[in-house]
Amino acid sequence: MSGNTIETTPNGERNDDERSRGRDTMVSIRDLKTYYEGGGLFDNPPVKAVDGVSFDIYRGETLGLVGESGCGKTTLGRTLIQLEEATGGEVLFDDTDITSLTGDQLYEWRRNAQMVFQDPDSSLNDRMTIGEIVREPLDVHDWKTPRERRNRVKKLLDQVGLAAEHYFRYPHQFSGGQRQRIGIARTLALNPEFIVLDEPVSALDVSVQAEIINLLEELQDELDLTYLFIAHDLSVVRHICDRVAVMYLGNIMEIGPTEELFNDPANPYTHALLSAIPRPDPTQRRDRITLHGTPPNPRYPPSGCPFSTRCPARIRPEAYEALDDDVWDGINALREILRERMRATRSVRERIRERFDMETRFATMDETYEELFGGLDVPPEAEEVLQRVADIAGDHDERRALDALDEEFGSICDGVDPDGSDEEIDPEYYTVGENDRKSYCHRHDDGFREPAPVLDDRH
Ligand SMILES: Nc1ncnc2c1ncn2[C@@H]1O[C@H](COP(=O)(O)OP(=O)(O)OP(=O)(O)O)[C@@H](O)[C@H]1O
Repeated sequence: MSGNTIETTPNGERNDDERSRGRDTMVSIRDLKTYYEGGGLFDNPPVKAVDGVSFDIYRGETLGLVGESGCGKTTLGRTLIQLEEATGGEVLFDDTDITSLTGDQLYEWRRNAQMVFQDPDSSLNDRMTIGEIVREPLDVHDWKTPRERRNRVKKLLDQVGLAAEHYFRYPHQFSGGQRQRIGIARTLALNPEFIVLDEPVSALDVSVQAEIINLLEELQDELDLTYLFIAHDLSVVRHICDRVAVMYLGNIMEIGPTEELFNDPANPYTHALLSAIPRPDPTQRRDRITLHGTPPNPRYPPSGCPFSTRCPARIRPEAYEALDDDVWDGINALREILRERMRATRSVRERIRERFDMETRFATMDETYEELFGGLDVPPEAEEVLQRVADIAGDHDERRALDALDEEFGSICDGVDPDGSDEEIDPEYYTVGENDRKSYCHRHDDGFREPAPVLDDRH
């Protein structure tokens, strides 16, 4: 699409345009990484839960964070309020990098940013009274006098729709919705400006969810709060969020105003995620996009675009543009199988069986090949390469097999430089839509077709 601008981050330096729209940035996240170290008996690589994300959160907004289970939403939320230590990058709150705060400074700063958890049951101590639970952050921060703390707790209980006489009751005497109200009161105790809401209503009955959502919206207005709202339920996100960030395998794939993003998704992953929502209008054209397989293991993310291994709009090399979709599905599946085999550790038993030329689960490439491509119309030049790849993999050299596969069928989406260099190519963030929306996908570049028409053609 012509006219798109490229930026290396979804929110680069703020420009005059944004300032004139009156957006006041509260949190600036720059190339943030949170890795969990390998551990275990083997020297495993780290889990790249958050793998270089950059975006801004504006004062007073609700920014939704959506994506499949395990894509790093909770880790990102926890890192923003320093419950998790960042491995790299910056989190600037009003220009202070909070990832570098320690000791007293970190302790003082913690008042500003709090988190509401999904499961009110596990976040409330059943042996403490409601009063003690809500008062605890005030006690820890030695806030004013004990009498003033008690009064503050009563006011907080009132603010979240509970009563002062609940002060001496215990969590088990309350319903799930009321317990979440208690959690919210505790979160508000120190007057934070920024709250991470991690699936705050997912554990509640549908009838109670709306009440809690309304309460969160009222509190936001009353107390000028800024929310990062982590959620699975896209209809709740559409209702409550001003903007949405879509996350996949530790990366932000698209970020922008909620309605625009829901009505006109740009990134192939956003298309896939939204296509799974049942539509009220059955005449709507686009079918549900089925994603094959599961997201890759975040210890071993693919090179290039994180979504490349499952992307339904993946860029194909020119020579194979006309190749049948089923053959492409087979090639993608073969790539996944090789990646899996590459990182699987052979057991002693497997090694002994291999030694004696016995059948092992690592020596069934012919069967796999037959399963993937048997009965399909594979053109001879592609068949020759695929057969060679299967032979190399049959000799347990998965790395070389993968290289051979990528050399023939790989594209810029896999990080392959079209100019032939060895450098790994990642997508850029492109401006899409009308309102400063950003999408992380090569297809927005002038040289390629946009994702939407490609998805129409392929589905
Ligand atoms: N303490 C930890 N140690 C090691 N790995 C972890 C830890 N916490 C999370 N992970 C891994 O990091 C990745 C991201 O997890 P995270 O909980 O942030 O994802 P999520 O999108 O919030 O998932 P969900 O929606 O299921 O809560 C997952 O692969 C997870 O297994």
